[in-house]
Amino acid sequence: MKILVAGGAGYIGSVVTRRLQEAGHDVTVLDNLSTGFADNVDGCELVELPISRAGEVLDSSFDVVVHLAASALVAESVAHPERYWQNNVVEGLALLEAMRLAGVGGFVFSSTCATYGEPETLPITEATPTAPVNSYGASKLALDHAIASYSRAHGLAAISFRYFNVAGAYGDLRERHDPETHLIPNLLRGATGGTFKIFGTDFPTRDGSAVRDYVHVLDLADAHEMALEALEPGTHHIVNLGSGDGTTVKEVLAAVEKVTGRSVPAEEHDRRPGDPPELVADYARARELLGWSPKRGLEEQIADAWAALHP
Ligand SMILES: NC(=O)c1ccc[n+]([C@@H]2O[C@H](COP(=O)([O-])OP(=O)(O)OC[C@H]3O[C@@H](n4cnc5c(N)ncnc54)[C@H](O)[C@@H]3O)[C@@H](O)[C@H]2O)c1
Ligand SMILES: O=c1ccn([C@@H]2O[C@H](COP(=O)(O)OP(=O)(O)O[C@H]3O[C@H](CO)[C@@H](O)[C@H](O)[C@H]3O)[C@@H](O)[C@H]2O)c(=O)[nH]1
Repeated sequence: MKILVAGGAGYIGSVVTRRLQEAGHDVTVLDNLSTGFADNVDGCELVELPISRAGEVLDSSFDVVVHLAASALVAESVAHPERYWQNNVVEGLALLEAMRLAGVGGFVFSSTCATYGEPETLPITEATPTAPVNSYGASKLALDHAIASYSRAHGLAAISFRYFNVAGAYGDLRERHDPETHLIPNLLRGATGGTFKIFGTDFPTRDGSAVRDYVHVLDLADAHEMALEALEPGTHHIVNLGSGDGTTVKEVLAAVEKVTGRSVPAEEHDRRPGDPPELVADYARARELLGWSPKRGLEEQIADAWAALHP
């Protein structure tokens, strides 16, 4: 297939891009390099533009757009909601409209479990009510709604993947965020002499730290490849992608110490604004629709991220 990967120079997008290329697809990356890196997509055509200018690239020869381009930090979205409405919603709507005008019929969107907010029951299915507690989740939910209406009215064949917490690396492709806010890269930094901060030790969880569901970036990339076969005109599927296992911050810390063989000194801090206590996926729909299940557990995620940092 001929595929445009928007946000393909970022962490997850670069792994998706490499895997799609390895599967024989013809891939072009559209990325403004705001948080991505050109050297993440060596060997692939990179168009350095914002998604609001996708109309300059798209034509009817493209089969599918995979859309990962976004601002994606919970805490930043609490402090600066305007950035999230602009980059994720205004820019995202422009991309959808460019696709409609160009006649591109397939869409795979990176949504998030942050659309569910603080759910009353776990694990989270796609029927769990959406009630985001931060502007990041709200902005992703807004685009999910827009996609649904484009699908109904214009026949768009779409899948919104609600990723849980993505971790791990694929060869040299790893998290290179600056500042880095994600848990596992920060723990790995703690293992090499930095200071690690635990945000929140008073959550109503088994050890007081927050529970998340960590899924390997390669498992995620597999799901994107499978999604290409599952796209149906006029249908918008919403699909959770997680491991089904919840792990506390303190448990992830212990796993990092085990995998690296180093101790991680930790300081206890207040909760980060906008952080829900517990998010765990039910991925039954991904299994039924795509035949997908996660193959790589937490220790493999940590080991791959560690190996990418210390080749
Ligand atoms: N990392 C996670 O755990 C996680 C979880 C759920 C959902 N997601 C979603 O997955 C996607 C990728 O996340 P990531 O962790 O790889 O982030 P990232 O910041 O590494 O990648 C985002 C990419 O999009 C590009 N980009 C941003 N705005 C753009 C714009 N307007 N036009 C063109 N390019 C633009 C950036 O330059 C970057 O290359 C995001 O949509 C994010 O919301 C991530
Ligand atoms: O140095 C750190 C970093 C994180 N955490 C905690 O670890 C957990 C996970 O945090 P992080 O890795 O930043 O992920 P989330 O805030 O859960 O957000 C990620 O996962 C979401 C899905 O849960 C995605 O939608 C977002 O894009 C992505 O940033 C949270 O409880 C954090 O407070 C710490 O205690 N110390």
